[in-house]
Amino acid sequence: MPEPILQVRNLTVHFYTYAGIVKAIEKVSFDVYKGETFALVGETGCGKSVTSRALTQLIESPGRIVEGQVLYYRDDGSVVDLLKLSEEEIRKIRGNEIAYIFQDPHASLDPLYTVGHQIAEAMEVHGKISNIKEGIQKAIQILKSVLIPDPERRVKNYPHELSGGMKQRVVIGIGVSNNPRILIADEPTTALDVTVQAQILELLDKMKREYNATIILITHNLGVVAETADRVAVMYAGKIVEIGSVDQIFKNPLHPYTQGLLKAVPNPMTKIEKLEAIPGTVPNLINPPSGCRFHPRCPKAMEVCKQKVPELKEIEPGHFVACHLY
Ligand SMILES: Nc1ncnc2c1ncn2[C@@H]1O[C@H](COP(=O)(O)OP(=O)(O)OP(=O)(O)O)[C@@H](O)[C@H]1O
Ligand code: NI
Repeated sequence: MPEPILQVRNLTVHFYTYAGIVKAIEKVSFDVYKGETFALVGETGCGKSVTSRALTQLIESPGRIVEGQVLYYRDDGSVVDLLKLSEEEIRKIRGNEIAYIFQDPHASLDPLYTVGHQIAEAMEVHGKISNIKEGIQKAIQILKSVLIPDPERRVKNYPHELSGGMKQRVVIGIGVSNNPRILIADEPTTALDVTVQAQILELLDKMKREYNATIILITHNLGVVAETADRVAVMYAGKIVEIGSVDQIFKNPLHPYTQGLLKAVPNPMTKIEKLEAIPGTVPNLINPPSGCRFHPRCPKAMEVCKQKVPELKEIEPGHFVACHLY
């Protein structure tokens, strides 16, 4: 039996804007197992980043976590609900046991400090080193492990002296500097060109093996999912519509939305090359559609889909779908 490291239950985040309440994510539930790469996929605006940030209470005003539990299984076997922790308690875990790698290295790195200083600082915040000097020595080791050539020299570089790919490696270095148990990578390769993307994904995999971490990978790139993930959750308009192993999702997609997504891209598993966009547009989350949020775009919609929110049901072992067809 796979051991859970996270159990997310009914996670709901709303943004209180002048235009109205944006129901960004609604009763999102999933498990993440120890040592796996768990991918969160879906179109832009479906709630992937909000979900991943909410896991450690990283939601800023006007957003609020209005409901849910994030059960975190610690190394010592104890379980804690991350949403119940105080700001001080969660800050000890965030960036330490649970670390983030964000999409944009420009936003993640401070232009005023050397990369060595920034890696050292990330460790110092969590008491992993006693001074910045010791940190710089460790930073050189980290730069080496993220495959940056000539780390003794690079450690003294400022971000602008590095290429986009190198900067993203530094961001990954900061992410793994405290040896996190969970690494949350939000579109870690989107800003990079294709060859560098492949190198960064390979690097993430290496980090996972070396540091024995669990990875939550957020992406809208299904090719990346097929290549790097063990399991996948598909999101649509703030809800999870399907969860399964990579094989289950790619070879036997159950939800009409997942089926549409796979048709919309060259399917990396079945080598379908025909591109087909899903008709219609992503709904407004201030007034989301009633019942199943996908029903206005669904080719298989039935009367019940307009009225009743479908629950996630296990159709075959480990394969869950929220759809009235099943
Ligand atoms: N600060 C905010 N104020 C209002 N609405 C917000 C805010 N942040 C996020 N949202 C809304 O929450 C929803 C989910 O956004 P989120 O960033 O999680 O999407 P995503 O799936 O990560 O998209 P992308 O692939 O573009 O990164 C969107 O509808 C977005 O408009
Ligand atoms: Ni996002």
